[in-house]
Amino acid sequence: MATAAASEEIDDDVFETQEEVNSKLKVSGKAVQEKSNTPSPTGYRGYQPPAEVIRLCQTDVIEDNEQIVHKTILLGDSGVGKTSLLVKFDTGKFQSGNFSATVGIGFTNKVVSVDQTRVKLQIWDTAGQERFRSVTHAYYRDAHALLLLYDVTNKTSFDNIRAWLGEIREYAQDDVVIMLLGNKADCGSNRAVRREEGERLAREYNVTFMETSAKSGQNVELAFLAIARELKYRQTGQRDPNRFNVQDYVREQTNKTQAQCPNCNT
Ligand SMILES: Nc1nc2c(ncn2[C@@H]2O[C@H](COP(=O)(O)OP(=O)(O)OP(=O)(O)O)[C@@H](O)[C@H]2O)c(=O)[nH]1
Repeated sequence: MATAAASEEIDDDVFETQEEVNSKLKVSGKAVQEKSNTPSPTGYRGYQPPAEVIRLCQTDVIEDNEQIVHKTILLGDSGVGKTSLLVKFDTGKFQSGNFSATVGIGFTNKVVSVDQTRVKLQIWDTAGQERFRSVTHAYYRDAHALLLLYDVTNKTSFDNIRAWLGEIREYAQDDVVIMLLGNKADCGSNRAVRREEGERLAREYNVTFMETSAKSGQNVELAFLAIARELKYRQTGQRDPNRFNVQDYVREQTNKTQAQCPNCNT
């Protein structure tokens, strides 16, 4: 029967070695090149997965793109509140009292939503202590964003920001997103650095700036979400400054908060 013969041919073909295929083709008078030498990934030549399977695979690819990891590193002197800021963002909690100083480096993954897109931030918390500096330098190079903190109650931590920015220029990628954060903004009476000083320094280095408080939660979400938004737009190639500019975005958002609560940012 013609159909049986045809199906036998197909069955045989599945298990044929390349030599068998070639000799068969020579016998039938066809040039060897006429038959594709590319092996079928399934083992069944000419097999096409059902359309819905192909669609599912394509959907997976899109989700994978949305899941690209954006490496973000927290930097700054010891005690400025890097761990506290990350813990607040991750868990919503602030643990007062003495945290033990971070040893080395560690990370937390956090998926945030930006305009219905899931953006994965891999946030690395580094030790601020000088003795760990050479360890953390190694992590700068493939960072997409850096959150550089000082403590508004500690003038030295602010003065050291220039040195931190120097290290960043030396070890990080040129296009890394940098955000300067004046943390512990809740400590009004102990303040040693005015907000305007932070703003001025940020302008000088052309980096985004805001004051934060891991204790009250002020601007904690905004800092990470602004980073996620900037990285998402970069990833999707929407770098037209008219579409999104992280500095303008942060300014707008902090102005909004200030209008709602005039004493919050003092
Ligand atoms: N009032 C107040 N205290 C804070 C704030 N953030 C952190 N602290 C306190 O500051 C101290 C140091 O905070 P950490 O988060 O350990 O600082 P760190 O920058 O991670 O320090 P290292 O790990 O040594 O680099 C802790 O006692 C915190 O409770 C804040 O926003 N407001």
